[in-house]
Amino acid sequence: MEIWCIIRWDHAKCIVYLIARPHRACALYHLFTFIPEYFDQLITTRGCTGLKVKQNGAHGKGVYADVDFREGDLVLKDQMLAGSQHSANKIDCLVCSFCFRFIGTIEVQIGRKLYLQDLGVAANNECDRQTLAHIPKKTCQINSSDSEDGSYVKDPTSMEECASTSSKYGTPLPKEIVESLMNGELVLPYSKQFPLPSVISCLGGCREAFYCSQLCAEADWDLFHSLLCTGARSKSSDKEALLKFLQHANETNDIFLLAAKVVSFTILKYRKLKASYPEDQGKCTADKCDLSLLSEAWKPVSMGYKIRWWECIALPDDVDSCDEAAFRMQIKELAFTSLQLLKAAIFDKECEPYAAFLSNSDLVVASPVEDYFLYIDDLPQSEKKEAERVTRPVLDALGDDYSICCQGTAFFPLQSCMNHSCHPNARAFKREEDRDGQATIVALRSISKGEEVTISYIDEDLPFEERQAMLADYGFRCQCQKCLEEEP
Ligand SMILES: C[S@@+](CC[C@H](N)C(=O)[O-])C[C@H]1O[C@@H](n2cnc3c(N)ncnc32)[C@H](O)[C@@H]1O
Repeated sequence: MEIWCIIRWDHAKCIVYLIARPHRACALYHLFTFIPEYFDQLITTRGCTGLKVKQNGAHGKGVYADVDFREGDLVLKDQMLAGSQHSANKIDCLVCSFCFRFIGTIEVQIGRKLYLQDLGVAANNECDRQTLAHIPKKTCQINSSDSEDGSYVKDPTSMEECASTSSKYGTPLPKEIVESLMNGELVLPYSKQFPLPSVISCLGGCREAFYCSQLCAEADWDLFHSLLCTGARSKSSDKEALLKFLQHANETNDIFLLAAKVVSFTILKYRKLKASYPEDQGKCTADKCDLSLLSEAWKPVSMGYKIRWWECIALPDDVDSCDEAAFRMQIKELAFTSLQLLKAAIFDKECEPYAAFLSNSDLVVASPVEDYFLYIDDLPQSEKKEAERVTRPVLDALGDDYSICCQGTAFFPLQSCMNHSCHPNARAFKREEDRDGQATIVALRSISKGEEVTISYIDEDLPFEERQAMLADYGFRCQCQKCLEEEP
């Protein structure tokens, strides 16, 4: 069965332009002037001036060293354009919805996880709604208007019903202990050495987004969340439809949440651009789409490498290769359904010509809970023994999952320009101080000015054929020097 997406015929050309890869869509002027200029500006704003993005004859754009780097040097810190925590990971880690820094306290991180695991909360936003009810006020600054329905106040009935009496993940903790971890009554030894920012609630009043600061809350609201918020002050055109979209994404593939953020970013930016052009300047009319402004809003996305998700998604192990076409069709249908749900939720008739799937990367932030238990383990013997009287049962309750980091997916504008090599000279690596969701690229060996900076998308130590099979999931066959030499 073929899937058809109905579009207005006068938008067709524009859609082709918007979703094309830059090096296919653009004229030579764009390739050699417009794209490098855009990235030069981005590199300057990022403060990582030792890099250049240039056209790489072999495979599109590439990132090049503009200075000499030594082994271990920081090459790039890239701020994501949009990112999203995996739905299932929301049970394990409470993080800022904008910068993905861990928030609350060590006790809240642990208590919340044990509580939600026990509750058997499905991998969806339900966990956030359940969480807020039990985070102590001193670690959670609620906007006064958010408490309209009083729902953030601990509800003793639901606690009674849901509290932790057993954990399939480890040796269960009594429910009173879990409760006291969450409400701040139980303070774990030495946990003050691992301070985390207080939990700030969403400006729109939803109980699914939390922040590490007012600044992050406002930035997220302005850039993405105001259209995707399910709270009282949401700017979504249809909240019922939005809830359906979120449920579908959480139950099928949370990559749709990232796609929704990108779409929301574009619509909100378009509206801001349009508002800044007064009608009497003849640039815009009130309800007519201005394609030049829409293209401007879309620019950060259009510069990224794009590939159709259903064409490159890895074939699951349990799908036979002879069923590949049917599998890809199913995935395409899923994406189509998700887009229809999103359109119903945040439709803006002026921004109809949008669509894209971007080259996304893993989003990872190390857990302070892991650091905390490592710290306890490293204490001098007598202090460790004393501390472990309290921490050992907590660690046993968490089981093997105690160190789970924040995991998600994000679009990093500069990192996504880096080509792959099976003998890379740089790698994505989080240092001790990298505590948020930004991408950090570090030199693996010295890189000379003018040399291309490459990273490995896979385990580069695998044999040739396995590497090619893994890279096929990224939609290409590797042309790096190592592969050219090893090609049979
Ligand atoms: C994340 S993008 C990298 C930036 C991209 N070259 C661009 O123009 O935006 C990944 C794509 O670049 C190309 N690519 C990257 N590394 C490659 C390699 N070693 N061999 C062949 N193609 C490669 C492939 O088309 C791949 O799908």
